[in-house]
Amino acid sequence: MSKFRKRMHDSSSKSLVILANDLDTTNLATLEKHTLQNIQNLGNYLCAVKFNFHVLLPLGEKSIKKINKTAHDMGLQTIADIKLNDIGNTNMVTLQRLWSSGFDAVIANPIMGPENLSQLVKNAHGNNRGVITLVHMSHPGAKLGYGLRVQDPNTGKMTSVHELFLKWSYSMNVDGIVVGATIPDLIRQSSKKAKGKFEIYSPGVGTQGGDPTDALDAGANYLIVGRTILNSKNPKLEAQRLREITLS
Ligand SMILES: O=c1ccn([C@@H]2O[C@H](COP(=O)(O)O)[C@@H](O)[C@H]2O)c(=O)[nH]1
Repeated sequence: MSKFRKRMHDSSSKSLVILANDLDTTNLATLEKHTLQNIQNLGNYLCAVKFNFHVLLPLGEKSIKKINKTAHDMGLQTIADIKLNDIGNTNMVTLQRLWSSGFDAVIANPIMGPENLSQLVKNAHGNNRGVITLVHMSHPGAKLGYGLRVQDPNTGKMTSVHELFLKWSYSMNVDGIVVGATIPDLIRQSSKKAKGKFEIYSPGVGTQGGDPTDALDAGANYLIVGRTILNSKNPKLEAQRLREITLS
């Protein structure tokens, strides 16, 4: 088991909820303050915190380092959700920046191809970090891309994009895959193929319509939740409620 998977596993005894810290202010001071508050107030109900581009851009490296340190001090892992997908050289430079800012893992898009994905995983594991790949996203339009029929370049057989992404993710030894909580049947199929080699990360719970219990019963290992917690009248209670569902 990679060091990142082990750290996630250790944090998971507390909760299987990953907060998507999707704050929408662009004011650096407010963004940093609210992010630190989220980590401190909700940290006991989480195993990790995920950050999107729209939060990382206004924050900048100094704030990100402070936020990652605060999360680590609370026993939380941090994930950069940049859906990385580029040429090898750009991917490597990006990883270097992410690791030096203190992130534990990156979310990447397998459309970059298996060779680049393999390079990504080698770099991450060499730095005790992790790679989580998109296998099938959670939003309504996702199936138009991930469900496309394509020819597997290795076997020549027809398959779907998400099946191919799952196969590449498996064979390139990634640490986790993203499958939307909105498609529990696909979580179930992916879970059968995971065979303990990686974990399933499921976004799309609550606001996007996915049911946390259905996703977990289907085999999701972690739930990624943003607005259902952040926009709730009492985010602490909501995070606690979700944590209890994941641990029941
Ligand atoms: O397929 C995907 C991949 C990533 N996301 C991200 O997860 C959170 C979900 O936020 P909610 O507010 O709970 O809907 C968000 O950061 C997305 O960028 C996803 O939703 N689906």
